[in-house]
Amino acid sequence: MMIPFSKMHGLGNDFVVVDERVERHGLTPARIAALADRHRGIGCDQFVVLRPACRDGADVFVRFFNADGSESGACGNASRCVADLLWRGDGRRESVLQTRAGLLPARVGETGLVTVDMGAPALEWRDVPLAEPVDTLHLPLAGDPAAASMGNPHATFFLDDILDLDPLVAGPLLEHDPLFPERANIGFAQILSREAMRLRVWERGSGLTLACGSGACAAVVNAVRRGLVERTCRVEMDGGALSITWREADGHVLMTGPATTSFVGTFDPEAYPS
Ligand SMILES: N[C@H](CCC[C@H](N)C(=O)O)C(=O)O
Repeated sequence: MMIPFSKMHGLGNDFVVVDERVERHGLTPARIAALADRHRGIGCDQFVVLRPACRDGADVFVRFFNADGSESGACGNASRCVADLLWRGDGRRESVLQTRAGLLPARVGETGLVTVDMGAPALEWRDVPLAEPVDTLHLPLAGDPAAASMGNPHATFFLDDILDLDPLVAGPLLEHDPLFPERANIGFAQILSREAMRLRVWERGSGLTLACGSGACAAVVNAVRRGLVERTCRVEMDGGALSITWREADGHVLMTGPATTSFVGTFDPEAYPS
């Protein structure tokens, strides 16, 4: 049986989006990893599955899976894409996404840019999570990174020059550091001004991506905590820029950026190993 999907991206961080609100399609982690493979499958950074919401006030339950089949509690760029997909389907600019990180209100603006309230970051060591009680503003690792969770674990390194570290070398080593019992997404940031930074992210389970929404949120939170930037900051990544605000009133992080549909298609799940 052929299953329809939408191929979408947020600043080049790309996704396969499958709707399971009516029926399940037997998407095991192994099958998801096979579908995410850029040579033998459709190819994507994350595989996104829509399920019926099971919390009051939510429009849809969204699950995010990395290219290795592991599940993530948050995916900022994909959250914008899901909000855009819902709007194109029912014409409502506002939606609420139920995720493992909580309920995320989203709005598709008149210009087409999408804003998602990513919720409040978790800053305690056990909530990132880390393997031991440490100050999350200064982890006991070379390079003195900071850590925060946006529903998924992030470590942010602040570099004088973003080219001082090669994410392809440092990323996989740090992703699997024993300090991160659930692994971690590794951000490499260069502060450009009080209102802007450059960022590259080695993503847990997916590798170096062109952009990372939750990574941008975590990087701004960590930079504000260190007094490096203002609460509204532009985050420039290889694939483009996001506007991030860590709102003082309620501690929530707002992320605004584009969402793009590249194409739609179908696949036969039985053609992939389960
Ligand atoms: N690309 C996503 C992040 C995926 C995070 C995932 N790699 C994890 O295991 O936490 C974003 O835009 O936020």
